[in-house]
Amino acid sequence: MSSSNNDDNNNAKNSSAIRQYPIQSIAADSLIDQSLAEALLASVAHYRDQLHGRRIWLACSGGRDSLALAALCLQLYRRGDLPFLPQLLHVNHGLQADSDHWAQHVAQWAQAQQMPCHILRATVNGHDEQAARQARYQVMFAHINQDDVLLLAHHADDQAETVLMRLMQGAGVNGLSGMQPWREQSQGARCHVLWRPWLTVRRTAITTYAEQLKLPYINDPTNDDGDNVRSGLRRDIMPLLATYNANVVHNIARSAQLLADAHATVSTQAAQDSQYTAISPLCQPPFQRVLDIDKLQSMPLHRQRQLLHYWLAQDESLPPAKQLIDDVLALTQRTDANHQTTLDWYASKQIYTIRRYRQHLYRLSHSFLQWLTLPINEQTLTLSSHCLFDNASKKKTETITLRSNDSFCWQLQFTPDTIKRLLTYLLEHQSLPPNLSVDIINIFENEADFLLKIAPLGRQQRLQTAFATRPQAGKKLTQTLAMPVWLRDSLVVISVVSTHTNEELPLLLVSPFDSWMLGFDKSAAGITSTILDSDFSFRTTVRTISQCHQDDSN
Ligand SMILES: Nc1ncnc2c1ncn2[C@@H]1O[C@H](COP(=O)(O)OP(=O)(O)OP(=O)(O)O)[C@@H](O)[C@H]1O
Repeated sequence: MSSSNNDDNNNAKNSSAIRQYPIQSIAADSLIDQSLAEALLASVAHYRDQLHGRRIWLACSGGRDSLALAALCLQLYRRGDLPFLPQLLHVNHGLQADSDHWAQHVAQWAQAQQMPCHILRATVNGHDEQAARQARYQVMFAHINQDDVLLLAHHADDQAETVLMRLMQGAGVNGLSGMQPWREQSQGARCHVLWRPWLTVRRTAITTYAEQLKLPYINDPTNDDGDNVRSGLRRDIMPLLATYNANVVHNIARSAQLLADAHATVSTQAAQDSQYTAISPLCQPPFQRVLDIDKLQSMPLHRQRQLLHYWLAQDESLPPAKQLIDDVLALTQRTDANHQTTLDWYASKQIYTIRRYRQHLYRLSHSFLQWLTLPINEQTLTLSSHCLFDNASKKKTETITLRSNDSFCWQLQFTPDTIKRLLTYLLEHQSLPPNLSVDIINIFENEADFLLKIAPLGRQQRLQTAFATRPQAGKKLTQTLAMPVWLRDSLVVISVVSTHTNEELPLLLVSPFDSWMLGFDKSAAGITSTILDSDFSFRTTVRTISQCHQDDSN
């Protein structure tokens, strides 16, 4: 058979997929289905506050369910029972021979009802249902505004199929809660709402209503004849289950509702546990999340699993597989000192590596780990002693960029006053070599400019921290500071350099997330990063480039 014959056959099949009723305006006195209207109006009442002031769109495939929902909205709006008339959005996936024809059909039907309607074109990567859905939401979200609401015509039969599909895939309490009637969804910085007011109504009720109104709906042949799991469940399994229990659809939908409640409870607990176990919970960037293993292990095992599930899935749209959670749990339970194991998770938005260092568990994004391998910009600043004393100049913030690419940027921020106060602290608390003391005194007596050198920690460079009795170098030093392996090439030393002798006085050791004051004897080298931050206004931060742009524009 030639390909043109094939196309003809497809066209014939797809054209006949439109229910053979003429497109006509729905009469003002046409019947309204009470059960469908009640479900919609009950949902409107339930979400009244959230709906207030928002623009409402209706995702209309032209299929029986979404066309029926559009028709009901129109009838109720005209009768004054519905406070809004949604605008229709139809997405043309261009996947079937008749896709253009269907788009035109929806537009014509909307025009006959004088309902606003927008036809959007989607580019689908792949041929499965999931790819089409993803492309559809993408174009619809791009079209609507922040906080707008998108009405969907999913019903109880769709819900039952969804729950059964997820059960077959081994989903947990979240997946088995099915689709939610009201779901805030974010894409990038934008947030939209998916609203499904018909999750409690049966497909048969919609069919009866659509026939009563003589709605010319499109019957997409792939819905029932497709070889995907959903079509099989709809065609073969659900009718069989109904022979055992006529209420099976409602019952599964009710189970989903009960599980949604259970999921809300579990998530609240996991969010609290996540706060409790987080290391510095207020400043955990999504590219490096850190959890305290000792605190994790103080909880019962089922809460540890729920917490890991929650902790891993933060910032992501899809949850991790159970196997990963088991593997991560096993990693936290290891008692040997080998911390080389890495677990990779290919999540929906990012790839992550999960690692352990001592009693901390890390979830690190690959892009961040790659960024950590980039070289550090070594820099030298000349500070005039004048700027240490002049009231205006000593408060002027210096911003030093140590490493940056198109994803992340590491910056130091301090003022000349920070340096002055650190030097004063050194003079007062340390037994400095005499020549360096003289240099600092010279600076203070306004006689000398000086250099501030910001350079990567040298392999052999020995430094005295508060955590050791003598100066240390290399691995010893990083171990003393409890510095995970992947951060060890991201250490810089800030030193004051004498312009007379070129001698260096190391003031601070800085990592992307921490900083330590250095010294010559143990007693004085104990200033922690929090004190440096609050008392000395010294900050080391890694931000995403989009955060930097946002902060710059504020
Ligand atoms: N091409 C599309 N354009 C706009 N919205 C769509 C489109 N396809 C699906 N939707 C929306 O998503 C919901 C669920 O999608 P699903 O694939 O189950 O719909 P369908 O069976 O093709 O159509 P319907 O639910 O209208 O009978 C629809 O009820 C509709 O609100």
